[in-house]
Amino acid sequence: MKSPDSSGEQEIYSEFLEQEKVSNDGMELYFTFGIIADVQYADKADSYNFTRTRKRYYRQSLHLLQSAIEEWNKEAKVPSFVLQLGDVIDGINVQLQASDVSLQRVLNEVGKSKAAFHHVWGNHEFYNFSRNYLTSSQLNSKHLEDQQDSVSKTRHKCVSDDSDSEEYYAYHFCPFESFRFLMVDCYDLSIIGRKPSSKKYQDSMKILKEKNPNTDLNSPEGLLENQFVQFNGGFSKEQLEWVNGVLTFSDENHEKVVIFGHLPIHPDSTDTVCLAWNYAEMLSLLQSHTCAVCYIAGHDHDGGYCLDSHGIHHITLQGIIETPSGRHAFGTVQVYEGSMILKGRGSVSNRVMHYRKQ
Ligand SMILES: Nc1ncnc2c1ncn2[C@@H]1O[C@H](COP(=O)(O)OP(=O)(O)O)[C@@H](O)[C@H]1O
Repeated sequence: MKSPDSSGEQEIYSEFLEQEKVSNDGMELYFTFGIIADVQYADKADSYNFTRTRKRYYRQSLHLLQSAIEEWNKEAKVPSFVLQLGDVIDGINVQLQASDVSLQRVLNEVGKSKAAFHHVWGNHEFYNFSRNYLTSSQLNSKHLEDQQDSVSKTRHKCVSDDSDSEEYYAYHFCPFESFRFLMVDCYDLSIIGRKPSSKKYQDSMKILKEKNPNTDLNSPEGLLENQFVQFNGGFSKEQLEWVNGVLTFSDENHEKVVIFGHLPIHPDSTDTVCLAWNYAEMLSLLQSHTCAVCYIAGHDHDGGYCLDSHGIHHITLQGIIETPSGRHAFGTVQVYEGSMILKGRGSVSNRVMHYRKQ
């Protein structure tokens, strides 16, 4: 069901949600969380995307972030946390020499949130900052991962201050008994954010050049698999193995897991030019673990959704940056024992997501 645009549709929609509430009758609302994507703030006049099909509202985006936080703060049940799905400031800040000041403006707004933010790193983070910088910045929310949890002790290479680091930025946390949230790093394999001297950069360049013969590696022109462009990335074997370990633990402990990252991993949930390079590997990994119930991404500003053949919900959240004044694009997800209900705002659809059978 699409989100309502007219007041008539709104009424039907309210009824639909009311019915769902009835079916959730007697069910306790465990917790809620916020979702927001692609703020891409910059102090610059509005302009168009690369294909000149969509306008980008660079200044407005900060106000939309601010008002989303105000709304979350006012909710009867304040969200336990917010998933910020990456690209929080735009790459144009580099040309404007305003990366630090723009990030600070965004973080000042984030600082007003009652809910802690989990920050994903997208391509625009890597246009503005090195991995080392991000690791020591407030955009590194790894300190919010579980400290007590036995599965956290599973060894994995995650962020550190090592300048030649080949590590990835990924972690998980358990906000409520039997529910786990797992952040994945979609730019683990990438030529943005990796040092040219690093093995991961060299391996990534090899993959990209094999798949994309264009002189401009950002161009998908003529490609069979058009996700192989420079502004995307993928998952290393070691990250996939680590995710497998976490999901095995969650299967054994009858948990439900929500996985989130910047890039979508299902072709029916996005324009395929926005998929992670080796999306199919991550997708089949999640499908092989019954604990995986939902994957949430940003990157494709038009948004998208699908329920896959294994019962996993794939949400691609609409981007704040292409949302004009008077509209919005964020959501609050209510988590119950048997389902999650996405309460969308503006262009984000309301959605009821039942869990797959375990
Ligand atoms: N079809 C394309 N051909 C060549 N370059 C492109 C194409 N689409 C995007 N780019 C370039 O790739 C980079 C990332 O694109 P952008 O649209 O800014 O990504 P995002 O959707 O993450 O904001 C930009 O430098 C943009 O100019």
